Amino acid sequence: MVTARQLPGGDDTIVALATAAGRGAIAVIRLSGARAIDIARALGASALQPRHATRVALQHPNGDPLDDAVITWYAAPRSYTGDDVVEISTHGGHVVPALVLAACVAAGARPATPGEFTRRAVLNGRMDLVQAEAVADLIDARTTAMHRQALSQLDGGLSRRLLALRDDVIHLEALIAYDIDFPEEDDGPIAPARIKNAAESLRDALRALMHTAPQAAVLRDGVLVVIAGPPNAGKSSLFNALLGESRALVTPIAGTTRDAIEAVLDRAPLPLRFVDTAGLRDTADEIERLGIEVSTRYLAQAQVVLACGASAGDIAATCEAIATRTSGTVIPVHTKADLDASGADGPGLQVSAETGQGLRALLYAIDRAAVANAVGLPTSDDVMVTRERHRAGLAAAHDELCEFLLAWESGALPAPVAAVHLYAARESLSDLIGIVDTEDVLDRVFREFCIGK
Ligand SMILES: Nc1nc2c(c(=O)[nH]1)N(C=O)[C@@H](CNc1ccc(C(=O)N[C@@H](CCC(=O)O)C(=O)O)cc1)CN2
Ligand SMILES: Nc1nc2c(ncn2[C@@H]2O[C@H](COP(=O)(O)OP(=O)(O)OP(=O)(O)O)[C@@H](O)[C@H]2O)c(=O)[nH]1
Repeated sequence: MVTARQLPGGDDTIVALATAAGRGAIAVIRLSGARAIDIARALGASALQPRHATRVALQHPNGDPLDDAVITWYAAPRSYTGDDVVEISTHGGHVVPALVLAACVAAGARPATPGEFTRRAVLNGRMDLVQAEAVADLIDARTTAMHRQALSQLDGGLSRRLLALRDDVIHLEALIAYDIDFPEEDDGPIAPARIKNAAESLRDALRALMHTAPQAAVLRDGVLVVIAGPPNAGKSSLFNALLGESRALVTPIAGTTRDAIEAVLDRAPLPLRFVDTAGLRDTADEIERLGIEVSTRYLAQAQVVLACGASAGDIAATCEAIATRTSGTVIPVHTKADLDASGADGPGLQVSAETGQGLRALLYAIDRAAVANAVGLPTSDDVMVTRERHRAGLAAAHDELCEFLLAWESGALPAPVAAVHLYAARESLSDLIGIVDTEDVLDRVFREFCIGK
């Protein structure tokens, strides 16, 4: 294990705003490192005690008054990072936190890089890499299901599972080593079948965990529900009504700009990701055509499609138009039901965005379709892999196990050569957990963190 000290800048005392920037009641500025206490002292904190909140008249090292603040000191190693940590709670807003940050730098601290506090926690052995990612997942969670999963990972749920799998690899390596040492003992204590069985069940366990990735994606992003139909069918109104109907948390997806409007409804048993698409029809208009191409792409991925139309004819036309473009469950929806009572006997759920009629029934129908389409029903309490890094690491270990089994069963390779695959599998799992700390793995993980975390 490398320690923070062996890294460039690892001895520095780092500082960052730990709370979101902008107007707020309180802001927290966090210092971590050997000089944290000295720096706090330079800002006017004279009598700090570990794990006590102390009120301090903060001032710049040059004597300028800064704020009436509260300071907490977490003495190393009993802190988030494992270093001495000092937290300065100031009044929030735009000016005070910036001035206090600048004063910390003037007193000798260095502004932290993204994720550097958590990186130190990993380097100081306070948490492993998977737990560090869980910290980021917890902050980024947009659904309560993802929140539960991140919390369980932070508590070491996934790490323990990965460590157990790695132990199984080591166990298998030991069996092989025994076999290599005593090859002539034909009916020695280790039958070749025992090695084969152990390798197969390990391969299966790796594959099972790897295959939880799509389930976790559903918990993270929601089940994709596409609203399709001809122009003016009332799709956007339905989208808004569905999202407004439930009082659950609604969060627009930030980040990548998409050519369709989407929002996640945080709903049990599964979060739903609604997409409002451009109307489906053949068109010469270039811009509209592009929009329709986007709809087609979403349709191809959709788990549930609401086939909308304000008349029986429109519903039928929509169903026909999407039939070859989606493999999701299609729910016919008769929109604007308040305008046309004659639809009651026709196809589709009667729904009105205007009056709210049928919305609840539609949501339940979507829930049922979502559950039916989910890749096994994930529950947020299962151990799952939530990141591509996890999936790729498990896939690499899994493939090595397959290679090992091939070599072992064919008997073509000598055992020591076959064992190389087990070594590679173990390395993949070690990388995943962060047992061997390769700098580039750390760089990749922490690049995505926000500053102050
Ligand atoms: N004020 C504050 N709140 C926070 C954090 C923080 O750093 N500061 N956290 C961070 O982002 C999270 C909590 N995580 C933490 C993890 C470990 C320790 C800590 O001091 N651990 C010591 C002592 C354990 C104990 O006495 O229970 C240790 O593990 O030895 C503190 C916070 C969320 N809330
Ligand atoms: N009476 C009534 N009018 C509705 C209802 N839903 C939508 N409308 C009206 O129908 C018109 C079209 O609604 P939109 O929601 O914009 O339809 P759209 O399918 O998204 O249209 P495009 O974006 O062109 O594809 C608007 O004037 C809405 O006010 C409804 O449930 N009842």
